[in-house]
Amino acid sequence: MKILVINAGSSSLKYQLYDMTDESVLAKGLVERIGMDSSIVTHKPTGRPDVTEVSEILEHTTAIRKVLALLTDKENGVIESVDEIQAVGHRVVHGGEFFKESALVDAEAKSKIRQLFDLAPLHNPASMLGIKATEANMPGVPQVVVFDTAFHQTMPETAYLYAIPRVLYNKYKVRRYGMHGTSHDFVSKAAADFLGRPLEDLKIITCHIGNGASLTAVDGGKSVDTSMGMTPLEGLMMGTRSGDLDPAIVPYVMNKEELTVNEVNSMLNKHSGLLAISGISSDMREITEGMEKGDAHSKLAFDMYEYRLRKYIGSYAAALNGVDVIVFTAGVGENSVVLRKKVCENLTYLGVELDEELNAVRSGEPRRISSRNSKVEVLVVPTNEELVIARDTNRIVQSLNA
Ligand SMILES: Nc1ncnc2c1ncn2[C@@H]1O[C@H](COP(=O)(O)OP(=O)(O)O)[C@@H](O)[C@H]1O
Ligand SMILES: CC(=O)OP(=O)(O)O
Ligand SMILES: [Mg+2]
Repeated sequence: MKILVINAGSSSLKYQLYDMTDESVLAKGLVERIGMDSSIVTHKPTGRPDVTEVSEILEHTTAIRKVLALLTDKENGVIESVDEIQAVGHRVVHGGEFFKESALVDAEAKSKIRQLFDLAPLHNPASMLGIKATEANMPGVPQVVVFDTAFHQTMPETAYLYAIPRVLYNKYKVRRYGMHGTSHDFVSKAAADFLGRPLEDLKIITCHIGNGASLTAVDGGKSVDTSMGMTPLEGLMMGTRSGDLDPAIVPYVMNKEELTVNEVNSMLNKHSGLLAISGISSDMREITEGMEKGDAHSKLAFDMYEYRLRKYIGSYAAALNGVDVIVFTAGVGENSVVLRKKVCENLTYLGVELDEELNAVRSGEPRRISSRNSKVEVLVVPTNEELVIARDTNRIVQSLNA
């Protein structure tokens, strides 16, 4: 079975085409700047050179049409016809309390995803565009939705309620949901596999640090706390998001600067984090470069990012009453040798001992970076959210045919 995995953002669409007979990726790619003056399409057929095109793509239906054209292109394509794609899996960030697991797309699922637009205004409408665009271009092909929030539905009330009037939860479902669950789930299982130990016996802290960043306390395979909240803004300092702050700052700044709700949301989501503190970039590579060149603002941005990450690790060690394994994953977690070093140097009180040589190894495989004497196993585990989406899609679609 060939499965197309789609991760639609408001102005971008990432895709991967899987052949599930051996879980190989036939092609992947990215459409950026949808709806802007010139969109960029990058198509990567496995084992062949990348193809980059600049074109006018005004909305997601055209973006998917473009992706399907590239996948079936005579020169750069990987399949003869769109009919070979038997199912489509979508990443959806917010499943609210409706979805504890992945689901087949039907009228009811779509209605629930729509009801959650308010809770994830940046993410869920984009996913719906991806679903609609797939329906338009590939009518009748089964679609599956895989939610970032699903893995965290095991969190207890103690962790997911905010200490605000209960009526806000009852009326509007204001609570913590957490995101990146597909990744936290995948890397915690992969960590247990790597160590050859039963997941049920392990207390794991998974650090997914990419553009968006979150930590999860995984107890015996279940998420018991996670750093993102009702939206992906809570928790760690991120590329462009502030993470935790005193909520009283919001009305204060709105009042002083006469900002609208949208403006203050945009400030906290798009103009804060590493970008705001460094004044240079939201990209950890550029921050590290700036720091190495002696730029004080880049150093401060890096130090704040690391400090907050380390505080969260400490608080999750407390939440779990101990920690057996710390996992680093996603763009920054998998690649930033210097960030991992700095964090681990400050976790000696937990018995963490980093092996600097192992930490410097670059590889796409799960690996240990702690020394043999370390009381806590510290691992780097590359995440693969798309593979999880493809697997869930495969399982759900196969069960339809059974
Ligand atoms: N070699 C590297 N060193 C440090 N940071 C890196 C490196 N490579 C990638 N990154 C960081 O990873 C981030 C992207 O992470 P990723 O998980 O791909 O994000 P997303 O999936 O949210 O787009 C980039 O913003 C960049 O800061
Ligand atoms: C939920 C979230 O933050 O997603 P991303 O990391 O893809 O921005
Ligand atoms: Mg990501």
